[in-house]
Amino acid sequence: MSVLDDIIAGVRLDLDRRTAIRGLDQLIEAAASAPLALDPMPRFRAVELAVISEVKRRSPSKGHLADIADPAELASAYATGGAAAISVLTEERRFSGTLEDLDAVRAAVDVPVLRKDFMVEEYQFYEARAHGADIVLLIVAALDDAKLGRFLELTSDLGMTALVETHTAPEVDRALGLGAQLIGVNNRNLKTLEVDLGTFGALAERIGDRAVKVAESGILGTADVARVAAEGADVILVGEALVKHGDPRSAIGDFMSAAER
Ligand SMILES: O=C(O)c1ccccc1NCC(=O)[C@H](O)[C@H](O)COP(=O)(O)O
Repeated sequence: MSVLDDIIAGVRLDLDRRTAIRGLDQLIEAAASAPLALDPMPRFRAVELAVISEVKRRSPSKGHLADIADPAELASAYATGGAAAISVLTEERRFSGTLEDLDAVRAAVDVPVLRKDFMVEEYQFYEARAHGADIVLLIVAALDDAKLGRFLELTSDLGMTALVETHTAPEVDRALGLGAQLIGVNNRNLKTLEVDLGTFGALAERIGDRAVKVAESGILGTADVARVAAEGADVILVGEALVKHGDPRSAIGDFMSAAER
């Protein structure tokens, strides 16, 4: 079983537990009465390089990363530093994230918020919206075309934006074929957890101007930022480097400046 399969097996168990507590009907109602989702695309296009800053406590690849007692405080620092959006990991078993983190961040910031999780059932989309998410992550490697297409449609019906995550050329082609407007290239292989910062550059040209391009994972400093920006990144998604940085607010400014050199 790959790491991704293993994570998803745990996600499904947690999903069964939540579904037993709060039925789909209730969630659909809660999603319908949530404030409208924010559109992140104008922010992503407004600057040379936009930053999605992640609230990330631990990960399968690195173990413990940071004690984040107050995700709202961290998210506020990110927003003040110029983050175009905040990513909140809500997966519990491997990342120590929660939906309460998403609630806290949503209440604290005015910028769009990404629910970063492993989306495998429609329930999770209503749940994301009910908890104030504006963006959801769709991992191409975890979804067949029928499900990916259905989830793209549902995301849009709920007023949210899908960040469609790829790792290989066939995955990029599938994302483009289904009309994804925001495509992430993950430098971390979710099957082996190995990071190769060259993955983004190898796939960026294939995406071209057909979608906004997000370079994800393994961006640890300004040299990495300058590299992916030169290779065509419109947006970067950064977790580890920011949660471990003593001054994440200024780090975001440094990252944005690194792209302009
Ligand atoms: O971070 C992991 O180890 C990981 C393992 C398996 C599936 C997903 C994983 N991370 C989710 C992410 O996509 C990253 O948190 C995000 O891109 C930020 O990465 P980084 O800047 O390297 O923390």
